[in-house]
Amino acid sequence: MVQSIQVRLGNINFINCLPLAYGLKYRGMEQGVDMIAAAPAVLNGLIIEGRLDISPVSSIIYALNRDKLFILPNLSISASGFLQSILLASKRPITELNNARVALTTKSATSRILLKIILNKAYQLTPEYFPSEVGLQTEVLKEADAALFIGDDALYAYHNKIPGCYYYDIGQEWRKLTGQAMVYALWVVTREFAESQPGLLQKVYERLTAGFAHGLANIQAAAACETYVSPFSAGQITDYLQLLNYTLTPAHLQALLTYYELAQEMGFIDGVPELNFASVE
Ligand SMILES: C=C(O[C@@H]1C=C(C(=O)O)C=C[C@H]1O)C(=O)O
Repeated sequence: MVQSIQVRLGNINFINCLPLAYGLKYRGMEQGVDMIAAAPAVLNGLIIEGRLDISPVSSIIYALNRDKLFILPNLSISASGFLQSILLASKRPITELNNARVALTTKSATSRILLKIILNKAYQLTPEYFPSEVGLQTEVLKEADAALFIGDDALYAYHNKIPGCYYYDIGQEWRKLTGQAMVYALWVVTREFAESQPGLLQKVYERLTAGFAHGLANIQAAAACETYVSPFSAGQITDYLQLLNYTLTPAHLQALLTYYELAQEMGFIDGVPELNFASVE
């Protein structure tokens, strides 16, 4: 008997992936896959260790592991500027952050580098950075002058601003610096899986694109379900999701290369990688 292969699929457990999660669940497309929902940094580690086959990852992870991965076409988590969920909360104005202690969320890989690029290139600042697992701004800011949050932690900080603190939308800052969108996450497949299971990869890709299409066409219903398990109202969720873009157009690819170029200039990656795609449609 031929044993069926379970695909090990990652998913980000933030509201930014609600359209996909809702679409997959509602349409029963989770069946036959081992789905692991976790923070981006966890998924980054799992796919690089070979413990996931297909997953969304922080976009910088592709550049750091270009020999192991292929990009899935036409999928990303991007925003053209302001997006609420990549947020610097600061006790001082941003221009006064030299010699400051800046906490960086350990859930992220892309935005940690993005913030360093922006503080360096736009503000000529090189503060002291330290990693922090704490997602609550009231806690992190006890030991930091400023703190970077992503995902739901950032969204929570955005909707619960501390009086007297300063808030900077890092997507908007990137837009000011480069005039471009920002690609935060890509969907990738390990080369090993793509080469050994092309048929299965095609099937999972179809589920992902169909899942997204269904979730995005039913945003209101998805947001209404989410309110049972999140501190946000349906309106806050739908407003937020409208700021995100899940495609990967030529303009997004150009923006991704701009990010990689600046990351290389600052020594975070060895070189700007060639963008190699999996052959799926
Ligand atoms: C827009 C977002 O995009 C994300 C940011 C990531 C990062 O900084 O590494 C990774 C995946 C995405 O979840 C967000 O989390 O708010």
